Amino acid sequence: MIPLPLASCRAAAGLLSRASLFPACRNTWLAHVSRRGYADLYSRDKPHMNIGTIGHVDHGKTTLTAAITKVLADRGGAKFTDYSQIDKAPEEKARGITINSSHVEYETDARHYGHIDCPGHADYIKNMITGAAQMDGAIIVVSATDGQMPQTREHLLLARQVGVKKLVVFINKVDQISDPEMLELVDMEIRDLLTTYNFDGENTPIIMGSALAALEGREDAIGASKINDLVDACDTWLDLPERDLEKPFCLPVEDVFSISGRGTVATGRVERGIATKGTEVEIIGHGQRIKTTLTGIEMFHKELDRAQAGDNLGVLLRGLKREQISRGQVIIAPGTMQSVKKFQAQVYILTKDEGGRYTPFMSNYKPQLFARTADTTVALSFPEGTPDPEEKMVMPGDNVDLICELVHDIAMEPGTRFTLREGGKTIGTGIVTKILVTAA
Ligand SMILES: Nc1nc2c(ncn2[C@@H]2O[C@H](COP(=O)(O)OP(=O)(O)OP(=O)(O)O)[C@@H](O)[C@H]2O)c(=O)[nH]1
Ligand SMILES: [Mg+2]
Repeated sequence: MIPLPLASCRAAAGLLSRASLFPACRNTWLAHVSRRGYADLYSRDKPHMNIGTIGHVDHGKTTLTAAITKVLADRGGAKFTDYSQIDKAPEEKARGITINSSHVEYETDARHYGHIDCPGHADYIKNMITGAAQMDGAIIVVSATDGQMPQTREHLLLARQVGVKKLVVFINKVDQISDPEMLELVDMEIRDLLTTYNFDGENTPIIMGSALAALEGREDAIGASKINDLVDACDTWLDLPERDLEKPFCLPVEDVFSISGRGTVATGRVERGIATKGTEVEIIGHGQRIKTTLTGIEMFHKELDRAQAGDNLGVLLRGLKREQISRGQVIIAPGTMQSVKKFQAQVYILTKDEGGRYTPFMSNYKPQLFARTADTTVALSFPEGTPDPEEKMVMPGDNVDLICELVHDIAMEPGTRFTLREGGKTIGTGIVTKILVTAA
């Protein structure tokens, strides 16, 4: 990471920044502008990493997220964000579940973390996928009272699929377990499961504690001290991602909104490359190819003069209307990627035990395809030369070569990973091997 010269940032921010571009503050940006008249500055003096909480519904991801900010706030490395500030939508409060993933930030002595708290409920897996797609590492939360559950497995598979290589496990709710053998059993079961999904089951740190005890400031031995252990495990076990700084700029659009008087802002995580204020970019996908300029860049309410791979940020786009850009498109260095209608891919079809289909499918099956932050319906067929393509069946558990034809074009290239879903279930995961038709 290259530290920015602070004085020059301050000067720039003082002149230009009156608003925060980050989504959490879209309506309250004034609150984030300091009395001196400029937004606080994001400092790159520590390496930045994006992590988050994943796992089965009700296992304690949001409680743990709040507890981490509390314990680190006591150490001076965070602003305490209470449970009700994370699950803040009325429907989330009424149902006591997370629906939208939310972002918090904190820092340890070694690193600055952006943390995404994902929903566990099967109905909101789409939000979990877009959240996990932004993570460099993850904390999987497993309740000691339940052990592994369907979304524990599905989230492990999806995390692997979207490129998360290492995890830390937090076995939660140990305040409700009196038999130590039970905890040993959960530990063993999770290590097996990690290995099944190609994570390092033997060496992955497993921390056992109670997020609620930590959040409520009681029982330090299973509360705050376990949160400290968890954060230490993240610092030491999760590898800082290699940033693709040298590659052409690419920012998949996660959300879009407008700030009156300033213009249209797109948010997301920079997948690769660097862009500075004033850089010319292109927005592609959904039948569009629009040229524009980045006129502002902001991360965690702080002005930046450049966006780089791994940053989770908001960008202000010159002269663009809110309707001209949407989630699923990508903002790229002009001419460096194509929006694709048809491609060939290697696809794994999940078994029913992995939450997938119970039955085989045939040519012209049409599930929903998710790639980066985009999703669209896709028609699946077999490559030329397949014997009896009309008769061929794909069984759950198969690894197959497929032709994928998209209803709406999305930005893709060989190596792009995607997920197939149908009726609320993940049914397959794949990787693009060859582009066949690009959008006009
Ligand atoms: N006893 C006990 N209860 C806990 C603990 N951690 C969380 N809970 C409770 O478990 C319930 C679910 O917690 P959440 O943090 O909302 O779970 P979640 O994983 O975020 O749930 P979703 O986001 O909806 O998937 C709440 O009632 C919490 O108070 C714990 O360590 N011990
Ligand atoms: Mg939650």
